[in-house]
Parts: sequence; C-alpha cells; structure tokens
Amino acid sequence: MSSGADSVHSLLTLITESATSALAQYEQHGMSVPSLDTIAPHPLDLEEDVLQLRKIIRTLEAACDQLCATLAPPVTSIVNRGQNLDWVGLQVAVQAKIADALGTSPNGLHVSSLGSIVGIDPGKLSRILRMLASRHIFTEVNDNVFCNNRLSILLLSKNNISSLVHMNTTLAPKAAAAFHNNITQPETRFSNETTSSAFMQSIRSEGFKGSFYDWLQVNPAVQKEFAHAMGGLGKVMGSLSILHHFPWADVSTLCDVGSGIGSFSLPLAKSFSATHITLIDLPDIIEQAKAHWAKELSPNIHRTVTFIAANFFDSIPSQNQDIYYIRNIMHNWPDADASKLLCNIRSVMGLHSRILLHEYVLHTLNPLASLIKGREQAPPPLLPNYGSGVIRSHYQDMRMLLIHNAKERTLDEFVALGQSAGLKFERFWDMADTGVIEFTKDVK
Ligand SMILES: C[S@@+](CC[C@H](N)C(=O)[O-])C[C@H]1O[C@@H](n2cnc3c(N)ncnc32)[C@H](O)[C@@H]1O
Repeated sequence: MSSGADSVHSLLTLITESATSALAQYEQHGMSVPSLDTIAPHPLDLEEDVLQLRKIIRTLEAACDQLCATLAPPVTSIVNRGQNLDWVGLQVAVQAKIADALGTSPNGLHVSSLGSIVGIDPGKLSRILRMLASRHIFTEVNDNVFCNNRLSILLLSKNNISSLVHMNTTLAPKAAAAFHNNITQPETRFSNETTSSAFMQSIRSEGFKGSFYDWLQVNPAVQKEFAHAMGGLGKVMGSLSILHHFPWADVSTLCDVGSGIGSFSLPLAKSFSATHITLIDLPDIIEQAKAHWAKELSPNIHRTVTFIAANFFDSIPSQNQDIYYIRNIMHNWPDADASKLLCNIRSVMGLHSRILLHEYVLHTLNPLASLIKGREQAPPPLLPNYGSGVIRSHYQDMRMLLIHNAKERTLDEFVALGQSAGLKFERFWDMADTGVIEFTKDVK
C-alpha cells in the first residue's frame, strides 16, 4: 500500500494533467476558459458532445476531493459533508428568482434594493448569498452588493437547470425527513413498492396514495416544471454526447419510451432528419410534447413524428422499431416494474431492433472487479469508481430511493434485468457521467 505522501504526489500529477487537458479543450473551442465572474457562455458550454471534457473532469473532481480528504483534518472533512446547506440557499435563490432580479449588470445590486425586489429581509438575504458566493454561486462585488456569475446565471428562471435545482432542493429534502423511519419501520423497510417510498410516506398525511407519477398528475404545476427540469437533467448528465458516438445515420425508426417532452429525441430529430420518431408518454406529457415540438422544430423540416399517449406498463404501441431508446426511466422503477416494462418492449421488437438504456451506471469500489469492456478504469490512487468524479450518479441513486423506492443500477444489475426480460446484452457505451447499455432480443 502506498503512503499518504505518495498518494498526494500522484494526485497532484493527476490534477495538473487533467486541468491542463481541460484548458486545452476550452481553447480548442475558440477561446480560453472564462473566469468565474463571466456570465456569457463559452462555446464549449453550448456543445452537445462534451464527452472528452466530461472524462477529464471526472478525474479532476475525483483527484481534488481525494487530495483535500487526505490532507485536511478529518474533523473538518466529515463536518463539511454533514453540514452542507448549499441546497437551502439554492432553493431560496430559485424560488425568489434572485438571478432574474440581478440580471446581467456587472455592478450588481445592494441587498437592500435586491431584498425589496424579491421580498426578503436584506440582512437574511445577505447571509444566504454570501454562503452561496463562498461556493462560487453569485459574486459579492462590494460589501453586500451581489451580481450574477458563471454559475448563478444558470439559475435564471427561463433556464431548465433552475427547474432541476428547484425539483432537487424541494422533493428529496421533504422525503429525507421521513427516510430513517421509512427504512426501519416494519411496514416499509423491506418494501420495493414505489408507492411506499419515503416521499410518498411524507405526503400520506395529505391523504394521497399512489406513486410519484400519480401524484404529479394531480399537481399539474409541478408536473410541468418536472418535464422542463428533465431537459436540464439531460444537460447535467451530458447525455446528448451519444448523438455524436452512436451510428444514428443507420437508424430509420426510433421510439422514445417515456419520452417526456422529447429532451433527447428533439435534438436527435434536428440532427438526423430522416429518422422517423415516435414519442410515448402519459397523456398530459404528450400534450406538452406536441406543443414543445411545434414551437421548437422549424416548420421547414419536413418530417413525421408520432405522439402516442400510453401507459408503458400496459403495452408499447409501436412495433418493429430500429431503436427503443429509454432515458432516465429504469431508475424510477423497482426491478419488478422495470422488468415488466422491458418485457413489454421485447414483445414488440423485431429481430433487428435494439434497446438503448441511457442512465447513470454505478460501479462498486471493488478494486478487483473485472474490467467492463467499454469502460475506462480510474487511474490509481483514485477510487476504482472515480469517487467524487461520479458523485452525481450516487446522489441521484439516493434521490431515486427517497422518491420512488427505486435505484440507479450497476452494469451487472442492468444485464440481469435485461436477461429477466429475455434480452441479450450487446454493448456498454461509456459516456463519462452516464452509460448506454445496448440490448437485442434474445431468441435462444
Ligand atoms: C424521469 S422522466 C424522463 C423523461 C425523458 N426520458 C428524459 O430523459 O428527458 C420519466 C418519464 O416517464 C414518464 N412516465 C412515468 N410513468 C409512465 C407510464 N406508466 N407510462 C408512460 N410514461 C410514463 C413520465 O411522464 C416522465 O416523462
């Protein structure tokens, strides 16, 4: 085993190498990396294919966090993790539309003016913003004067990232209060029912029974924001990178199962105009999808898109497609439901059809685990799963447990799930933050 000092030197090398490679990525896209005080996006921020940068940042985030955990007094590291209240400040920032109120002025606003616009006491507002600014969200340009910066500008209410932040800072914290009770009480601790999640338990006093998606249907405002947030989640996961790595030009027909408003299939439609696309989702969402496509897709792109309102647990009314694409769906459902959905798809697949599951894919920390074909191995001394470089996937796994009683899965778990539905694993695509798992129909 190497000493702590050896690890520190190896981590410093990884940090220098990955930071230098990240700088080069920005420069290759037309200009140097912007300072944190800049609000105009860099061209790389708007790129769909961010795979190379994501792989570099996976190493950088892992190495920086491991370096601090190695060198800082353990008491400060553990308390930093236990007392993190970034989410509280972000919840206020989004709900009060602070980024909108600050706008683009580099001079910023004093909290007394800002407080009267957003309806918050200036003294309290100043402390909230100073905590966030200490994490590089907003800049304090003068005492009690704040302006937007490279991170806070993403909280503008028109940006779907702000909807995602709002969902993440409201739903999971509500469930968190009921979590320990949920995983220890006899009625719920062994339950795999999505209706028994900590979130559903937390709202039972409101008299509601059902799943999270049933609850959304009776809360149309949240449902609408949730659909908007899914576009933000796609950006966070960098999942449009797959548009540049999978051979889409060979795909004539694609069914986006549980499409949402089409945060994946609309960009696909813009790049591959010959592909016929079918969207399947619940009725309200399909209506939102129709409106979204009408607004976003230029009328001179002549194509046929089919919108189908259906419950994917009843049937998949779209046969023989080249690709059944399923993004961020499996993680919402416990194994029995996820397997049923895959069985429904299998029953309409042709022999040439493929399923692409696009999700976060978890990895254990076992250093002896066999290398998965298609997955890059973390360089030592990083944790075998890239540690903090993949922490978003573990946070999302916890959110799935809290809200849906469901989970993100390892590749082995996905392969087993596919086999339970009569599918054959073909390939794993390592997309840095996410992975794509390709299946065909097993006809053995
Ligand atoms: C987490 S969102 C993912 C949306 C989209 N695939 C994306 O990546 O942006 C899950 C989607 O599954 C849909 N959904 C949930 N239950 C469904 C059901 N029983 N039948 C069809 N769609 C369903 C929801 O309405 C929602 O749009």
